[in-house]
Order: sequence, then C-alpha cells, then structure tokens
Amino acid sequence: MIECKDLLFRYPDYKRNVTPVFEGLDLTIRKGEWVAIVGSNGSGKSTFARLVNGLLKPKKGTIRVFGLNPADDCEVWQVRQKVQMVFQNPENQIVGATVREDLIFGLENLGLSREEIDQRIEWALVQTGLSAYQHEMTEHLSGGQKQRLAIAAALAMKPQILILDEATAMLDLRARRDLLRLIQTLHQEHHITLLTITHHLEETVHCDRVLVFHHGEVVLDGTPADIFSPENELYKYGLSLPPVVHLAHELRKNGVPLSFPIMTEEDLVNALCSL
Ligand SMILES: Nc1ncnc2c1ncn2[C@@H]1O[C@H](COP(=O)(O)OP(=O)(O)OP(=O)(O)O)[C@@H](O)[C@H]1O
Repeated sequence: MIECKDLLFRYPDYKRNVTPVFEGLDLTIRKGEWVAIVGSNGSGKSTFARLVNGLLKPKKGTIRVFGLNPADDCEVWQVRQKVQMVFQNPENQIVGATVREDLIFGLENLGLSREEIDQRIEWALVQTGLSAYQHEMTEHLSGGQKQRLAIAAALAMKPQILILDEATAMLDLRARRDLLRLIQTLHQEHHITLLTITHHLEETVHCDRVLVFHHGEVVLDGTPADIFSPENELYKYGLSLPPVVHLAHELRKNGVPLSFPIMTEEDLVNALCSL
C-alpha cells in the first residue's frame, strides 16, 4: 500500500551539492500494519512522512500509496483523503474557532450528510476524550488538548493510513498512555494502517514492525522483539532501548534467568514472578 522504489530526495537549497536525505530508498509498508519509525534527529523520518502524503516530491524514483502517486498534482488529493497526518505542533493544524467547528471543517469538504458528520464528530470526540470541550474556543485549549484535537480531526476523516509524527510530544503521561491505547484499538478493531514516528521507543513495543532510520537509510527492520535485541547495538544509531527492555537485559546479563521477549513492565513482572 505504501511502496517506495529507488527514492531520491534532497531539499532545495541555494548551495549546490546538498546531501540527499534519501538516495535509493526501497521500502514497502503493507495494508493494516502498525509501523513505528525511529531514528536520531535528522535521520529522515518526517521527510519520509511528507513524501507519503505529497507535501514533498521525490527527485527520482517512485512512491505509490494505494497505487496512487502523491507527487502527481492530479492524484495527491485522493492520497490525502486516505492519508491523515498529525504533526508535533498542533497549532498549524487547527482552523476552527471552537473544537466542534474545527472538526466540522474537514468533514464538510468531503460532502458528507449532516448525520454522518455528527456521528463522526461524536466518535472522534469520545475517542480523544474531548467531548466535554466540544464548544470550547480552540485558542483556550492547552497544548495537549490541541494535540488531541488535531488527532480527533484526523480520525474524523476516517483515514486508511494515519501518520502520527511525534504526535504525543505535548501530551502528559496519562494522555500519552490513553493515546497509545486508542492507537492500539484503531489498529486492532478498525485495521487502520499506522505509521508512528517517535523518539520514545517504549511507545513502539506493541507495533508490528519497527524501522530504524539512520542517515536516510533503513538500517534495521523487524518486530520490536527483533529490534530490541542487544546485538543490534541501537546506541550506534543514537537510540537507547526502552527502559524496561534495558532493565531485563541487564538482569539477564547479571545471571537472572529471564525468558524473553520482555517488552513491557507486565512482561517483566510476570517473568520475575515465574522464576
Ligand atoms: N525544510 C528543510 N530544508 C532543508 N533541509 C531540511 C528541511 N527539513 C529537514 N531538512 C534536513 O533533512 C534531513 C532530514 O530531516 P527530517 O526532519 O526528515 O529528520 P527527522 O528524522 O524527522 O528528525 P527529527 O527527529 O529531528 O524530527 C536533516 O538533515 C534536516 O536538516
């Protein structure tokens, strides 16, 4: 469903010979997958997301989303109906004066019936815990509430692919956990294809697949359990293991006979209790 072949992309620059962000990237993301993209600053994560929804165009190679070409001006709108993105800074995505108006905005452009619009809004408000704020002025919302609104607006569009580019950055711990639960539900019950870009590796443990980007290349590609094995030496790519996974590896190194994989606190507690 997302397929890149031999993709070359560099940002336009007044200087000549700017190093490309991607040079020959081949990558396929299948329908229904939950893929986490991780990597140090500047490794190309956001650039990839922007190529997927046509905000950027490759210089060479191909990118297809459901067979559509996001770099083609005639096809990009169809791509954007299927792909919703939520960015780190929600300010840029909020257009309505109130929460409800903001949610209505994108839906009215789809030409839906009033009933369908209302249903979608109720659903998105409930999913993001914003029901009580629906008549609130958007400028009065906190950063985290704005983040949730941006997510609600994306969900209301019922995308087939949802890209969350550090979308939990402004959320407190509880809201972050709630959002992760929501993402899991969307994945399991609604089969949405999810791309989550994050610096918090503990947020990737329930994904189907983790891609590690490094200088515009996919250097590791596997399940969280594969990626978080000590042999991968994630520090080489500027990353560190989720704390629970790190602790489990340290315990085993020190002779505690834990059975792996251990990805979550619950896994660790169960492994320790069953010794
Ligand atoms: N608008 C731009 N103009 C020029 N260069 C850019 C622009 N945006 C990003 N870059 C460069 O492209 C490369 C990839 O950036 P990108 O934002 O995709 O990385 P990232 O992995 O998402 O980083 P981060 O984790 O810091 O968000 C970096 O070298 C960055 O400096």
